[in-house]
Order: sequence, then C-alpha cells, then structure tokens
Amino acid sequence: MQCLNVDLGDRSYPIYIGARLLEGPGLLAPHISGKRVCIVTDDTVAPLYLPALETALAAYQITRVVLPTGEAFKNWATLQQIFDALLGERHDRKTTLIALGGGVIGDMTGFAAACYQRGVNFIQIPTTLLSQVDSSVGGKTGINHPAGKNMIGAFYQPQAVLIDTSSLQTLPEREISAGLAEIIKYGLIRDAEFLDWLERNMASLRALDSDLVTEAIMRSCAIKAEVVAADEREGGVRAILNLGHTFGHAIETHQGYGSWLHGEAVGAGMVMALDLSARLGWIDVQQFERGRRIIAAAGLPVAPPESMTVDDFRRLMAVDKKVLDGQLRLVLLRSLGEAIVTADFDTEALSACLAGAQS
Ligand SMILES: NC(=O)c1ccc[n+]([C@@H]2O[C@H](COP(=O)([O-])OP(=O)(O)OC[C@H]3O[C@@H](n4cnc5c(N)ncnc54)[C@H](O)[C@@H]3O)[C@@H](O)[C@H]2O)c1
Ligand SMILES: O=C(O)C(=O)C[C@@H](O)[C@H](O)[C@H](O)COP(=O)(O)O
Ligand SMILES: [Zn+2]
Repeated sequence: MQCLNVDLGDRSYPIYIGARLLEGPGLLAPHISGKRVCIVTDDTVAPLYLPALETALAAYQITRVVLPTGEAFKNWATLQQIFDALLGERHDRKTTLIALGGGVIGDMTGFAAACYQRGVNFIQIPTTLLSQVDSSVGGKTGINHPAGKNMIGAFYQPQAVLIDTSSLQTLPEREISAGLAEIIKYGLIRDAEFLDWLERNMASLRALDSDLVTEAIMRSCAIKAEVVAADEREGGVRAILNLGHTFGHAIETHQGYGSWLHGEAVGAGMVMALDLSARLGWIDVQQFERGRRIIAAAGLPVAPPESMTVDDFRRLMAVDKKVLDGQLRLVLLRSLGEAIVTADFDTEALSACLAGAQS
C-alpha cells in the first residue's frame, strides 16, 4: 500500500492507494469518529462491493443508502434520500458518512456530510478510475442543476480517501476511458513528462495493467493534492484543474446529464481548449494534434455532439463558475504541460473555435 497526504493544516488527510484495501478494517477505523456509519452507494456498486465493506465495518452500527445509479440522479431529490435515512435512523453529529462508488456518489455524499447537522465527518472510497484520480480528492462536493453542472455545493474535505485499485476490475471500458480523460488533464496542465509517459503506455493503461494503473493513480493524486494544498477554494491556481471543463460542462448540461459521461465531455472539451490555444498562437499545430491524438488514443470523443450549436455553447458557458463580473475565464495551454487561467483571449478566436468544433 502507498500513502499520500493532502496538506491542509488541521484538515489534512491521507490518501491510501493499493489492491484489496476494502477488505481490512484497519485503515478506516482511525477516521471514524463514533460507533455509527452511514454507507452511501449506488445500485450498481452495492452488489459488487457493499458486502466486503460491511464485513470490514462489522464493529460499527451501519445504515445503508443505495441510490439510483448515474449522473441523472445527482440532484436534490436523490440528496434528500440521504438526509431522510440519516434522520430516520437518528444519526447524530458523531456519525461518519462513507461514500462507496464513483464521483456522483462521492460528490453527493460529501455534500450531504457538509450539510447534515451543519457538518459531519465523511470518508471517500472511490470505485471508478475517474473518482480515484480526481473527484475523491480535494473537497469539491455538490449536485447538478438543470441550468448547470455542480451549481449547488460546498468545499468540504473528507477525513480520508481509500483507493482500492482492485475495484477497477469490474469497471466497463467506457468508464476507464472517462477516467483517463482526467489523468491526461494532469499531464496537459502540469507535467509534460507524465504526458509523455501516458502517451507511451496508453494501450496498457486501457487494458488495466495493474502496476501502470497504480502509478497513474499515484501521479494524478499527487498533482491534485499539490494544487489543492496551494489553493483549496479555487481563488487562483486550482482553476487549472478545470481544463476542458467549461466546454465539457456545457456539453453535459446540453445533453441533460448522463448520455455523455463527464470524462467524455472533458475529453472533447480539452480538444477544444487545445484548439483555442493553437488559434491564439500559444501552442503550435503539432502540439494541438499531439494532444488530440493522446485523447483519441484513450478512447474518448474529440469533438462535441453534432446537435450543439455555437449559441448553445455561448449560453451554457456563460454560467460557468469561473465567470467573474460577467467575464468568461478559460483554462488554456501555454505548452503541453503548462496551463493558465485567463480572460485575456481574442473573442474571434473563441468564436472560430466554437464554430470549428461543429464543422
Ligand atoms: N469533486 C470533484 O473534484 C470532481 C472531479 C471530477 C469529477 N467529478 C464528478 O464526478 C462525476 C463522475 O464520476 P464517475 O465518472 O465516477 O461517474 P459515476 O459516479 O456515475 O460512476 C460511473 C459508473 O460506474 C459505476 N461503477 C462505479 N464503480 C464501479 C465499479 N468498480 N465497477 C463497475 N461499475 C462501477 C457506477 O455505478 C456508474 O454507473 C461527475 O458528476 C463529475 O462532475 C467531481
Ligand atoms: O477539483 C477541481 O478543482 C476540479 O476542477 C476537478 C474537476 O475535474 C471536476 O470535474 C470538478 O467537479 C469541476 O469543478 P467545477 O467547480 O467546475 O464544478
Ligand atoms: Zn472533471
């Protein structure tokens, strides 16, 4: 097992990474405050991993909340089911919520923990590649609104993150590609050498070579932990973690959440960010094409849905959380490995990028 730390002063926490970690209670116990836990999961993950977790937590009084699967359920009504269970079973402030599942479950459980009786502890046990490399770390929690992704939420850090790499064995191929989108993101924004490594090893990563996948998770979590420690609440540098997301979130919202996976929308969105960076002359055409090739090699879409118009993009991008005083800010690339967050771009280049993505 390997361990990283998210360094946030008295709210610091460990990320445990290894195979078959779910099976032992030892790692979780120090992070559980009372005698009671509430495990939140979905109806796909529950039959796969809930029994092992329940066995590991046999010493605790357990409440189970099994939610419907998928992005379409990351909303108020589903969140309410968590509060109904906590209140119905009279959980008090010493309870610990445990998110067992992908990013949808992690984001909702974290938000429920932030809100329930004004804040109780929670632990992340991410079971998708995407949630292991990204959503379980950093404390962004929340739900979607029909008008925009993750529009209601809170920054609220977990007590610990437990990444059991064995759980990836049951993950469908499409979800592996979705996770690779966020992994490629780290290379593009922060680590050119990691991007080279990903390019060389993409086929083996897609085939879930266990040493390589563990290394990709370690390197991704290390980058995310470093960025989050530098800027927990996205006052500045943290926004680079949003590469491709302004376009990607517009795609997800337009598609009504669910038909495009988050990672797929981020894949196409990163190609648009590469394209705009090239149109602005910040990267050259070869770099743009290389970036797009790596994203395609991960099995991700490299263009938005044909049904989306330039007006759709403009309308949906206008509610992005990086908009300040009505001004759109975007994460763009100065090179493959260096991102900036800027409002200082030629609007005609953006128009050409949006129109080009549809051609
Ligand atoms: N908080 C953050 O920093 C952050 C970062 C990135 C993404 N997100 C959010 O995360 C969500 C996407 O997360 P996701 O890609 O994990 O999607 P998800 O949670 O919908 O999980 C994907 C699918 O895989 C299934 N699944 C989960 N684990 C499995 C396993 N081990 N074996 C088989 N099936 C399994 C789920 O039931 C679901 O059908 C989005 O809502 C996105 O906005 C948040
Ligand atoms: O942790 C972050 O910061 C990120 O931006 C990570 C993203 O991959 C993630 O999708 C996040 O939920 C997007 O945040 P949002 O603030 O744009 O909703
Ligand atoms: Zn994301």
